This record gives sequence, C-alpha cells and structure tokens, in this order.
Amino acid sequence: MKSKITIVGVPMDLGQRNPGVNMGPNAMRYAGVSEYLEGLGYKVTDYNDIEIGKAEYLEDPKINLRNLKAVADASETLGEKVDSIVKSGEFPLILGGDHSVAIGSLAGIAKNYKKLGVIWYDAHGDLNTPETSPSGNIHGMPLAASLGIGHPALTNVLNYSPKVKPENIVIIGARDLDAGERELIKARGIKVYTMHEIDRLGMTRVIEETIEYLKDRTDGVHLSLDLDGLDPADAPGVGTPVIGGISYRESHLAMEMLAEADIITSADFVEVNPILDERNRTAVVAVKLMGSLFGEKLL
Ligand SMILES: NC(=[NH2+])NCCC[C@H](N)C(=O)O
Repeated sequence: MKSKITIVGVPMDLGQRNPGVNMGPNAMRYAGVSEYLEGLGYKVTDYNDIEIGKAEYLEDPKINLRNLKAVADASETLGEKVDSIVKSGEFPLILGGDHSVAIGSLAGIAKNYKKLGVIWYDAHGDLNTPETSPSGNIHGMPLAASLGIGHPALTNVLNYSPKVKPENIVIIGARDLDAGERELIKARGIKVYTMHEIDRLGMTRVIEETIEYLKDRTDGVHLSLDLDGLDPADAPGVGTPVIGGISYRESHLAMEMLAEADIITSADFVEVNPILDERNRTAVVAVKLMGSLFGEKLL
C-alpha cells in the first residue's frame, strides 16, 4: 500500500433522488477519517470537495438520464483530480456522494493502468443504461459507463473508453439486479458473487477467489464500496437499502483480507446519507472499514 493517501470529497447527489447524500464526505470527515488513517501511520491530505453543479431544471424528457450534464461535468473534474493524485504516487481515496462518482474516479484511475481491476462491493450491479434503467438515476449506471456502455457523456469522460474490461471486474454483494443488468452480466461474463454465493461459500472464500482471480490479470485494483452492500441493519444511512446484505463483520473480514493481499490501489466509499442515518453510524462504519482496508489489525 502507498504511504500517502489523498482524500477527495465528492458531494454529489445528482445521480439519484434523495437529498442528503451530498453530505456524505463531511459525515465521514466528522467520523474522523483523516485522523483515523493518520493513526495507522499514513500521511493523509484532504483535498476537500470538488465542485458539483446544480440539478437541471430543464430536463430532456427523451433521454432517461437525470442531471446528465452536471454529472458528466463533475465526472470530468473528478477524473482530472484523481489522475493527478495517482500520478503523484498517492493513494486516491474518494468520498461520495452517490455512486455516480465512480464514473469520474475510474476515469482518472484507469488512465494510469493497462488492465485495471475493479471490485464493486454493492447490493446493486450499477450496470444500467438509459435503455434499461428503471429510474433514470445515473448512480445505477456507473459500472456500465466504465465498460463503455451508455451515453457518450458518461462513457467518454477524459476522452477515452472503456475504462475497464468486463473480465477484470468482480461484483460482491449483489441482491437487487434489474433485468437488463442480468443480461449484461451474462453477455459480458462479469464475475459476480451474489448474496447467495456469499452465504454458501462464506466471505473468506469469496475474497480468496477474488484475489486469486484479479491478481495476475490486473496491474491495479480499484475498490468501489457502496455502503448499501452492507445490510441496512449495519449501515442504515443509504438511499437504496436492500435487506439481506453483507454483515459488518464480513465486510471487515473482506477489507482485512484485501489489506493482507495488498492489491488495492485506489478506493471510493459512497452513498453515505446522513439524513437517512442514525447518529452518523453509517459514516463511522465506512471509516472503520477504511481502517481495515489500510491495514488496521485487531491485535
Ligand atoms: N449505487 C446505487 N445505490 N445504485 C442503485 C441503483 C438502483 C436501480 N438498479 C437503478 O438503476 O435505479
């Protein structure tokens, strides 16, 4: 793991409809993210928040993409920032914001790798396109966009596409996949550990297999962790909760094993919504998971 971490806050809430997720970065700051990681021996710089535009008051009803322009603009800004962080040899830690922020993070990160791997830790696949999306919410589309599937304003951030290849992706925690997403997963051969596999195999084996799968085929691995991957009992402050999720402890185990294998080169933690939370619990969970990801030991 790199010894310097640069935090970028992305107060993005335009990729979905719940107000409050724009406060996610500050919720994690309030939970002490910088101090916590500094306590583990890292040099942490908080770049503060990138600028997010306004929700669109004039939407094009013909395209099923809410706030397309503002999300695309923010993705460009974030992409450039993240690219420069990677180039200066630091670990980019992106704090969301809704999951549409991953479009920008992946744009900036993937520029620096030939075969970037992605672990998508999430209840959802986020593999929708304007054609398949039941909601028009862009936070349900970032993984598809990064594969080069969807609207050009989202697939071509930083002027290249795709950012990742389907065979370099592992989705962990899926339990709410739309019909179009299931088709895409099958058609592109994306590796998915649904809750069913996690229950059957146990998290230990899921992560062992994930590491084994990604280790040789990739030259860097981005972890995109949506707090709704966890069970809402452990992470209630999210906009699209789905029951039957990954437990708090299983998630720590996953982070601990990833730390031990030392394969993660960048990360985003997204969808923390303090309005929907209970006394900032979900942000605290996020920060603790980061601790394990960055090597905190129980003993
Ligand atoms: N990152 C998220 N929380 N995504 C939720 C997506 C929900 C649903 N599949 C949609 O596309 O609208």
